[in-house]
Amino acid sequence: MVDWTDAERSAIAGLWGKISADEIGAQAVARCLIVSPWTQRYFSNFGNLSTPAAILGNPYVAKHGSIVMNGLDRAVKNLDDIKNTYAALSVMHSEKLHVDPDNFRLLAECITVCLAAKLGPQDFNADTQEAFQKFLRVVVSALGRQYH
Ligand code: HEM
Repeated sequence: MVDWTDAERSAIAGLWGKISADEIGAQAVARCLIVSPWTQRYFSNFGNLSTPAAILGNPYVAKHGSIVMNGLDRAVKNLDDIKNTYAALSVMHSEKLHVDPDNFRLLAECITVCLAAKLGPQDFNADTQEAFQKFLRVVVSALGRQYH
């Protein structure tokens, strides 16, 4: 059970309300595929991922970004029970998709970078970063729960 302070709860909700999930999702998945190119192996059905420009312009990448952010939205709305909220998603990434769980952390880092770049130092200050990185650590841990 994760404890959240009122400040953390309001930082996460506030930040989430300021962004376009589709925009950040598309940027973050593209960044992950560019910065950590070995993550491309899971997306062989996404067509052309051969250059950064191809990745940034790939509509499947953008669509997948929205899907990931929808997944995160469920966690934002269930802060007190992210583990159970993600039980089925964890099983799917493990048993069906065979995604190496180290990759969750890589995508989480890209989401943080994209949020920081979008919001700037006023809205993404150290307190916001602390709360959001804690949130992503809980998400990453929950997604990795069903691996054995
Ligand atoms: C913040 C971390 C992540 C979240 C919240 C997340 C969420 C999701 C969601 C909601 C789906 C759709 C599930 C469904 O169809 O029922 C999905 C699918 C998928 N995820 Fe993740 N994911 C994350 C990280 C990753 C990472 C790091 C990889 C690989 C590097 C990955 C690979 C995939 C693949 C291959 C699919 C299926 C895509 C398709 O065929 O359309 N995920 N993910």
